[in-house]
Formats: sequence, C-alpha cells, structure tokens
Amino acid sequence: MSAPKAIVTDIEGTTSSIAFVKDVLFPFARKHLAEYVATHGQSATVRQCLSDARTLAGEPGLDEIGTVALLQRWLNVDRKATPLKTLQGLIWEEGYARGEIKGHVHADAARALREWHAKGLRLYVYSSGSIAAQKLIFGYSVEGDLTPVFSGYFDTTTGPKVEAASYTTIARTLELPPGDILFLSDNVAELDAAKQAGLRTAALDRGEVALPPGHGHPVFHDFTSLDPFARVS
Ligand SMILES: CSCCC(=O)C(=O)COP(=O)(O)O
Ligand SMILES: [Mg+2]
Repeated sequence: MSAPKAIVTDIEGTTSSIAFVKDVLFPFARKHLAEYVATHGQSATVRQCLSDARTLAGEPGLDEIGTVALLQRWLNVDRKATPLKTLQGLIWEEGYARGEIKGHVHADAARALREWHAKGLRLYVYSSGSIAAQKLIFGYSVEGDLTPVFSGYFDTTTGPKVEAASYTTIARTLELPPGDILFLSDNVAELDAAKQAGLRTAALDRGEVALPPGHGHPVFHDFTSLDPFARVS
C-alpha cells in the first residue's frame, strides 16, 4: 500500500504527555477559571460558553457562580465539552503569553512532524482541546514553534473523537479518500472510530497508560519508529 497523503494526530498521549495535560494545563485552568470569567464576563465568547454550558447541562436558569461550579466539575472529570474546552484555551492563552506555561511536545514527535512536513505529507491535528488551545501547545512548545508544519486543525466542533462520522467529516474536509489518511492516537475508542470510517490507524503507547489488549491497531512507542513512508498496512 502506498504512503498516506495526510496524517491526523491526537495531542494528549500522542504528540504530548498525558502528565503535562493533567498536571499542568488542567490545574492552571482550574486555578484561573473563576477569576477569568469574572474578569472577561462581558466578552461575547465567554458569555456564549457560559450559555452553552447551561444548555448542555439542561440548567438554563443557572447563575454565573453556579455555571463556574458546573464547569469546575466538568474539568475535574475531564469532560470533553466544547464550551469548557473553549474557555480552557482562553485561560491557557494568558499563561502561555506570560511565559508561565510551555507546551509539552515529545522531541521524537517534533522531529518526525518536521521531517514528514518537509517530505510533503499534509499534517493535521484532531484533539478535544479547542483549536486555539492546539495552536498554543504547538506554537509555544518546548520544541519551538511547530505550527508551520500543520495544514489544519480539528476539535470537538467537528464531532466527538469516538464517533466514526467525525472522521468521515475530516476526510471530506481534506478532500481525500479516508484510506489515504493515517490517524495517530493513544485512545483505542478513537482509533476504532477512525478505522470504522476507513482511515488507517496507528496506536501510540508511550507507557503512561496501558492500551487494552487485542485492539488490533499497529502499536508504536514513539514517532521515530513510525515511518509512514514504509507502512504497508
Ligand atoms: C490542546 S492541548 C489540551 C488537550 C485537552 O484539553 C484534551 O482534552 C486532550 O484531548 P486529546 O484529544 O488531545 O487527547
Ligand atoms: Mg489522546
């Protein structure tokens, strides 16, 4: 089989460590959420996020304090809800801009992404983090600015990562047959959904969490061993 024409990559657990997201990004958002909403509560985007969160929770009458508490609960259980993800991105933006956060990207991932881009592969991101948050983690990364290697970004506004329809939408947007796209993730439910939509898949096992046995996706421990130009399945 010929090389894929595009690679779509997950972030947390794939290009970047789970520990960075759980131990740095999420606590930063948790710490600054209430203050951010209080300070930026008049911004149309923030008001839309609060309204969308209330609608999603089925609690349209919730006041601002109650809505912030609801968002904190969602943060604690890592709910991949678009309004929370949008707010997290806005809060992280301030942290990155002040130099309080630097995006973690594995050195092997940064090296391979730059090499694949130089060889003409089209690279995309699909993460539950908002598109703004994706640009931040790669733009302010410990491996330098990686945003020039990416041709586009997808987040939960395209659909949940565990639904095949989301990958069909991505393939249509890229104007490529699904079989010409390779999806990289550490999450078997996401890989299953991508495979169901006809994408090629590769599972990243970086040793932070165990992949369930018998999932059937080719497994790689880093991007160095993952040569998309040599893959035959
Ligand atoms: C864009 S970095 C923050 C990642 C994040 O918020 C998240 O929920 C991780 O999702 P992923 O789909 O990258 O595993
Ligand atoms: Mg992941």
